[in-house]
Amino acid sequence: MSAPALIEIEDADVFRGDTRVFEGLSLRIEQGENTAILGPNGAGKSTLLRLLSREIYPVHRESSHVRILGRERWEVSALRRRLGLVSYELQMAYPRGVRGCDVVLSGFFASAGLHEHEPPTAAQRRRAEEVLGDLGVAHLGGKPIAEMSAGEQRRCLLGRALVHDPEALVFDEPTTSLDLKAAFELIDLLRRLAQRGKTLILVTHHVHEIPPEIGRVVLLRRGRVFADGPKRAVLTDDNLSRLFDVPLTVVERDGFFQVFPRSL
Ligand SMILES: Nc1ncnc2c1ncn2[C@@H]1O[C@H](COP(=O)(O)OP(=O)(O)OP(=O)(O)O)[C@@H](O)[C@H]1O
Repeated sequence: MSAPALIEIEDADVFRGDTRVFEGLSLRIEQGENTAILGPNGAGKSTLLRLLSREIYPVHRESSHVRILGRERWEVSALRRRLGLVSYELQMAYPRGVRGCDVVLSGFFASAGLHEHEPPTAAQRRRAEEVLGDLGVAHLGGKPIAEMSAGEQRRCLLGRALVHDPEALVFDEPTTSLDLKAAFELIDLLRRLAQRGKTLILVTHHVHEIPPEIGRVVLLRRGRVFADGPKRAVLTDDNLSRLFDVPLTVVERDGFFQVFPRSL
C-alpha cells in the first residue's frame, strides 16, 4: 500500500463566523513534497493553517474530509510529534518571561510555556539542549524571550517544533518581523532542514521566502486554489499579477523568486 498523503483535504466547506472561507476546497500534499501556499491578505491562509492544526473543522458531510498522514482524528500532542508548526501567532502567545529552553521544552506538552504540575523529565531537558545546540543557539537556553531578538525567538520556536523530530514542518509567514540578516539565516535553516529530509509546508504572502528546495506552489485566492503546480510554471507575471491584483514582474535568481511592480 502506498504511503498516506501528508495532507489530504477533500471538498471542504469552512466557515469563520458567518463568512464562508472555503467552498469545496480540495488539496493534497504528499509526504516529502515541499510546498508553498501563497496568497494575498484574506485568501484563507490562516484558515487553512487552523484546519491543519485541527483548531477548526469543515462542515460535516459525506464527501468532505481533512486527513493528515491518513488520519482524520488526532490528539494535538500526537499530531505535533509528526507535524511541527512554527508561526508568529504562536511566538506572540508566549509570556515574555519564558526562557529559551522552556520554549523548546513546551513542545513536549503542546503548550505555550511550562506548567508546574507537568515538569519536564531529564531526558526531555537533554533533548531541548541538543535541539538548541543544533540550531546554533545553545546560549539562548537561559535567556527570557523579552531579551531576545525576533530572530532568536523564531529559532527557539523552531526548536519547539523540532523536539519531536517530526517528519514535516508547517511554517506560517516564517520571516515576519525579521530583518534581512535574520530572515536570510532563517531561510538558510529551512533549506538545511529540507536537505535533511524534512517536508516543508510554507504558508505565506511573500514570494521571496520560498527557498529553492520547495518545488510546488499553490496559489490561494479568495478561498480557492487559483493555480497549483511546479514553482516555475506557477510563479509567472500573469499569475502573480492576478493573484495580488496589481501588475507585477517576477524575477528568478539562484532558485529564489522576487517580484517587482510593473508600471500601470
Ligand atoms: N474569526 C473570523 N470571523 C469571521 N470572518 C473571519 C474570521 N477570521 C477570518 N475571517 C475571514 O475569512 C477570510 C479568510 O481569512 P484568513 O485570515 O484565513 O486569510 P489570510 O489569507 O490568512 O489573510 P492574512 O494574510 O491577512 O492573514 C477573510 O475574508 C477574513 O475576513
